[in-house]
Parts: sequence; structure tokens; C-alpha cells
Amino acid sequence: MDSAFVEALLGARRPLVMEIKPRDAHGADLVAGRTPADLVAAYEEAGAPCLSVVTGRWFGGTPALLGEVARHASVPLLQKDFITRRAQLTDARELGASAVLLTAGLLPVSALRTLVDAALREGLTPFVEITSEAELERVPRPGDCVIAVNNKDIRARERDPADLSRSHALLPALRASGTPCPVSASGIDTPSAAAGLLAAGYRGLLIGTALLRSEDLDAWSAAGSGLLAERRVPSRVACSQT
Ligand SMILES: O=P(O)(O)OC[C@@H](O)[C@@H](O)c1c[nH]c2ccccc12
Repeated sequence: MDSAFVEALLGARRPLVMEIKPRDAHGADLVAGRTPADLVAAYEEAGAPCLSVVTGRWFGGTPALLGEVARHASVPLLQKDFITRRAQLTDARELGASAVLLTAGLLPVSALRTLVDAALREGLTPFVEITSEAELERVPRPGDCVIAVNNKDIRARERDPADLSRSHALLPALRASGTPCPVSASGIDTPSAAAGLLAAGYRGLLIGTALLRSEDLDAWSAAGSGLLAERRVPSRVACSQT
């Protein structure tokens, strides 16, 4: 498969897809005054092989944020939004995305197939999120997709507590599906949880909130490269609700 996003992730020493999103699921600010350029610089310096940009408005994102990140980033970008129409794929590519989120649990199976085919035709890597084996079975062309287990539930707007055991339980099925790049996403909130998922066999982790609140990205990078330092990771004080 020909995918800059997958190649970057599989070739990375620290396969962490570092996410930029303005607010967490409860509406709290995650950016703390930093510009998109500041965030890109911090993540790239920490060794991010790819970045995720949330453009969905539940999390305070906009398409313009993706364009702004793309102006500064030199790594492949994933757009995270609720994509239901082909026109959104063209927009994603024009804004600078290399990969697009498609949510298996929210799309009828025929729409999922159409969007996976259309994304691949646009040169975009489908990054398909699933939460169960039943959803995994609905993913077409898994060998051409990144498949990510979401440890939270997007139908609950990600306000539910994360269940990392879901990622551990679904890994064998993910591997059997033929995806080149099994990913675990959401609610990974400590470097040791990250290290555990990578040790289990995940080839990529998608982390937003915890990185945006972290004051020690190096500890995360160490976890990502299997060199977990036994040190405390200070968190930013949770920012006020907006
Ligand atoms: O901030 P977290 O818990 O590390 O989660 C990141 C990412 O998985 C989450 O932002 C997300 C998962 N599915 C989405 C769909 C749209 C927007 C965002 C998302």
C-alpha cells in the first residue's frame, strides 16, 4: 500500500500520532494560549511521525485549523471530523490532510465502503475507528486502511471513561483483519499505558488530551520508543471550561 501516513508511522521509533484539538470532551481548553505553530513545533521536536488535527466542532475545531497546521507541519496529517460525504474528502486533501477519520459505528456499511473507496482514490489513507469486533467486520479493504480501536465511545461524545482493555482485547482480531497498522486511540493518559499498548503489539497510538496537558513530552517519547523512564509526568492544571 502506498501511504505516507502509514509509512511514517511504521517507520517511526516513536509511533505516537500526536493530536491537536482545542477542547477536551467536556469543553475544557487544551491549547492554553499556544498557536498551531507552537504545537506543531513542540510535537515535531518530540519526534511525532504524524499529527492528528481535530476539525470537528464538538472539540472546538475548524477546517481552518487543519490548514494552519499544514502550513507549519512537515509530517503527514490526519483530519479528525465526522465525514459523511465525498466532498469532505476533497476538502481534506486540499487543506493538507494525508489521512481522514471514518467512524465505522456512525456510518451505514454502504457509506463506509463508498467513503473508503473514494478516500483511496483521492490519495487519502482511510483511518477507520472501531469499538467492537462487529464494527471491525464492516470495514472494507482493511489492508488499505489504518484501523484504530477507539477506547472511548464517540456516540457518548467521548465523555465516557476510556477502556484500554478494549484495545488489548481487540488486537488479535485487528491483526487478523490484515490492516498494516493497528492503532489504539483515545484516553491513553500515562506513558506507562502507552508503553503497555506498544509492547502488546500496537503499531501506533493516537494521543490528544494527555499530550496537550503534559509538560514533559520527552517522557511520552521515551514510552513510545520503549525506553520508559520511571519518572512522574507533570500535568498542566486543567484549564477553565469555555
Ligand atoms: O484526547 P484523547 O482522549 O487522547 O483522544 C484523542 C482522539 O482519539 C479523540 O480526539 C477522538 C477520537 N475519535 C474522534 C472523532 C472526532 C474527533 C476526535 C476524536
